[in-house]
Amino acid sequence: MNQDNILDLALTRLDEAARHLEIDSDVLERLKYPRETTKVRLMIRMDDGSRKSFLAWRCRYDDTRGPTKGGIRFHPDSTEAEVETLAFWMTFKCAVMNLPYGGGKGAVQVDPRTLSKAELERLSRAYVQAFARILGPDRDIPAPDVYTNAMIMGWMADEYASIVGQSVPAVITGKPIALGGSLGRDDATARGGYYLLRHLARELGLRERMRVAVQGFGNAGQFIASLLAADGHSIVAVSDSRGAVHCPDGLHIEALLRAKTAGKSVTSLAGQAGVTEVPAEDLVTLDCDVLVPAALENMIHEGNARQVRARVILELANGPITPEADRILTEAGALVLPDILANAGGVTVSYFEWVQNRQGFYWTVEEVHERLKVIMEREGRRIWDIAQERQVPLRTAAYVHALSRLASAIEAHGTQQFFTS
Ligand SMILES: NC(=O)C1=CN([C@@H]2O[C@H](COP(=O)(O)OP(=O)(O)OC[C@H]3O[C@@H](n4cnc5c(N)ncnc54)[C@H](O)[C@@H]3O)[C@@H](O)[C@H]2O)C=CC1
Ligand SMILES: O=C(O)CCC(=O)C(=O)O
Repeated sequence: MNQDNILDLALTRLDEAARHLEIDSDVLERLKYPRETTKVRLMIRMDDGSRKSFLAWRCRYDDTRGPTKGGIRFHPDSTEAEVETLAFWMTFKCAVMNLPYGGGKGAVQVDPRTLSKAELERLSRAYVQAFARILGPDRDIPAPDVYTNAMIMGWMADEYASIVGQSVPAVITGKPIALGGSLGRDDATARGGYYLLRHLARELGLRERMRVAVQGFGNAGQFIASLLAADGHSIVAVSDSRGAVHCPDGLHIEALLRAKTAGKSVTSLAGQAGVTEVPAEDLVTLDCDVLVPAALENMIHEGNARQVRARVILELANGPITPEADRILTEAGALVLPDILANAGGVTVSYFEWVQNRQGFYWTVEEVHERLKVIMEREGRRIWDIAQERQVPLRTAAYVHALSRLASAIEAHGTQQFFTS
């Protein structure tokens, strides 16, 4: 799908929310544009001695509520417009959760699966060399996103420490535990969505035994499948970039996890008892109670939204539903738990990691889970109530909730203020 107008599409959510609040036009003017986007070309030495260059970006969308925060994506299709849109969503996500952050995001246009481990490390270090002056624990704090992970965050934190001449663990979150990472950050994105689903189960009309389809079987997808399967729900279909598998009686999650650990696709389970391979694009239209998009943007669009059969959609991915598809789903009575709430567990535990790094005092995994649960339930309930009071979809309610916090912060800075750092 063409990504050129992705930010314009995302901004329609802001306009929609603004209609429900009395917002000063200055506030909207500020939130309509990213404050700064830096683009660089990273040049690294390949293992065969040649040199290769990769486009990379870091966007600091808005820092009114605190330092900008958001992951770094390594993907061959990444674009500047996508990075800015992801940073816009981070701005609203951090406000939804009342975290003391603005929104940022970064990307490198690369397929990391084509690089050796040493090349990947050189690329990760080159990213930090290029953006070190933008980053900082009080300025801009990256984390993992699609095709990046704790190992990469560890290399990046190490590179930043070399540049500034001291260890600064709070500059990056999602690090390995050995380098100051937080317990519970690995499954936090999925766990946040899981707590939300459990908390609102009655209001969403969910059954005790749900049939769930999961699109994308990486960090977010694997953990949500494991958490829900452990509660006795059936994971009836999963997909990854290479295809999808379907089993109406429920897939064997351990077998899927073993396949991924061995570097195979989920489709390697096809042919086992009751498991059939289906085209990846069919996953969102399969019969299930809950659909969990956990891959990339725009996967549910005008062309397939009418075929979606799930009544509840838990958006662990960022932006998986286009505004047009959203309208179709809402008219059909589907309930969408929107990305800026549903996947906010990741950045929330990143915030916990940053707090622990700054305190130099570390929490147990039980403490992390409990604090995450409290915040997910508190903000989820508030958004549910706004949706009921105003008779609007949950996504609009989430934007209304975030926008009122952002507007208060923008106004509190004063009318002559431009940028805080
Ligand atoms: N990792 C995190 O902390 C957070 C991630 N997210 C979002 O969750 C989504 C997934 O991210 P992660 O799980 O971290 O990434 P990941 O890199 O761990 O996994 C991505 C998965 O998507 C699959 N995929 C790629 N293209 C696909 C396609 N066309 N159809 C089906 N599957 C496809 C890949 O095979 C892989 O299984 C993204 O939208 C990301 O921005 C949101 C909040 C936090
Ligand atoms: O953990 C973080 O700081 C950001 C995670 C992220 O990129 C996201 O929520 O989309």
